[in-house]
Amino acid sequence: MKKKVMVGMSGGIDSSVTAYMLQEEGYEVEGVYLKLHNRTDGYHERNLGYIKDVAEFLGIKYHVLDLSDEFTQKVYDYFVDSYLEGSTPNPCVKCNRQIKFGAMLKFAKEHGASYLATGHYAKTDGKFFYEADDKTKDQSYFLSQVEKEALPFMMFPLSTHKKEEIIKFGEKLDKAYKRITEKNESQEICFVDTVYTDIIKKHANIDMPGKVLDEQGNVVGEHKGYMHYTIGKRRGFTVHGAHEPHFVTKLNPKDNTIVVGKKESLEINNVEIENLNMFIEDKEFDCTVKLRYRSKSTPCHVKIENDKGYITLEEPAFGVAAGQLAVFYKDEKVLGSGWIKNAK
Ligand SMILES: Nc1ncnc2c1ncn2[C@@H]1O[C@H](COP(=O)(O)OP(=O)(O)OP(=O)(O)O)[C@@H](O)[C@H]1O
Repeated sequence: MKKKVMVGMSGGIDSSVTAYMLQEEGYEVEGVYLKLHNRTDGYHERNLGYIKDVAEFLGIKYHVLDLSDEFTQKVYDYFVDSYLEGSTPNPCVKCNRQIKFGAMLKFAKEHGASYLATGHYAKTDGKFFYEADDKTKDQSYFLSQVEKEALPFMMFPLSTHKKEEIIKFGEKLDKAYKRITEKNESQEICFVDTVYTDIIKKHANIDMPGKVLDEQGNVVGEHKGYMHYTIGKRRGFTVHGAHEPHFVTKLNPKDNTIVVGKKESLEINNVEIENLNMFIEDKEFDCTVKLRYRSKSTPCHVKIENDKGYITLEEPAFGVAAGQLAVFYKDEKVLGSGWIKNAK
C-alpha cells in the first residue's frame, strides 16, 4: 500500500511542487491549507483557488484547517507584545513549532499520514535538521525550535533540488502554474504586508516622541516613539552635535527612552539564552552560532546549566537583540537553539 503524505499547501509554488514531486515518487498525497489569519480581504479565497487548481491537476484531496485562534494567541499576540516590551520577535520560529509542526502535524497524523511535507528549504534525517543545499534559501534557522519528536515525521522534498528543477516541475502543473506565478512573491512574515509598525499601530499608539540618551544617561536627542526602533537601527532619531553614526543599543519601554552609542557599543561577546530546544545531550561544547537569520556563523563555546545557556563568542558580534534566536550549528547540522535573553 502507498504511504500517505500530508502536504502543507499555501497556494504558492514551493508547496505545490512539493505535492507534485511526492506524487511522482509514488506517495499517496493529500493537502492541507491552514487558515492562520482572520482576513476578510479575499486572501484565503485567492490561496484556496490556487490550491484547488493544483489539487484538480494532481487529482488529490485537500483539507482546510482553521487555526486562526491558535495562531492569534501563539504567534500574532506574541509578535505585538514583543514590540511593546521592547524586544524583537521571530514569529516564523513560533509558528513552525506550535502551528505547522505542532497543530498541523497532529492533524496529519489524525488523518492517517505517515509524513508531513512542506516546501521549506532545509533537510532532516529524522534526528537533526541540516541547512539546505541552496544556502541563500536555507530556512533551518526558523525550524530549530521544532520539538525533536516531530522530526521523524517531517519531509522537505525541495531541499535536495536546484531551483531550476523546481521551476521545471512547476511548469508541468500547466494552467495552475501560470496562475500561481502571476501572484506576488510571498512576504517575509505572512501577516505583515508592508512594515511591522503598520501592525503594531493597530494595537498601540506608537507615535510617542521621547528622549534619546547616551550610555551615561544624558539626554542627547529626540525620537519618534520607542516601538519604531530595534537594536542596531541608526536612522529616524536625532543626536545633537554628532559627527559619527549612532546606533540604538537599548530600548526602555517604561519611560519611552532609547539609548544610542557608536558602532563599538553594539559589540557583544557573551550571550545568555533561555527556552532551549536541543537535539544533542551535551551540556558543554564548541560550535558556531547564528544570532540572527542571515547573520554569519560565529565560533563559540556553549555551557548549559539549569535550562539556561551561556554562549562565549570567539569573535565579537554586533547588534544582537533580546528576543531573537541563537541557533547552534556544527557545519550544516543544527545542534539546537535558544531565545536570547541578554547580550553583553
Ligand atoms: N497557510 C498555510 N497552510 C499550509 N501550509 C503552509 C501555509 N503557509 C506555509 N505553509 C507551508 O510551509 C512552507 C514554508 O512556508 P513559507 O511561507 O516559508 O513558504 P514559501 O516559500 O512562501 O512557500 P510557498 O511557495 O509554498 O508559498 C510552505 O512551502 C508550505 O508547505
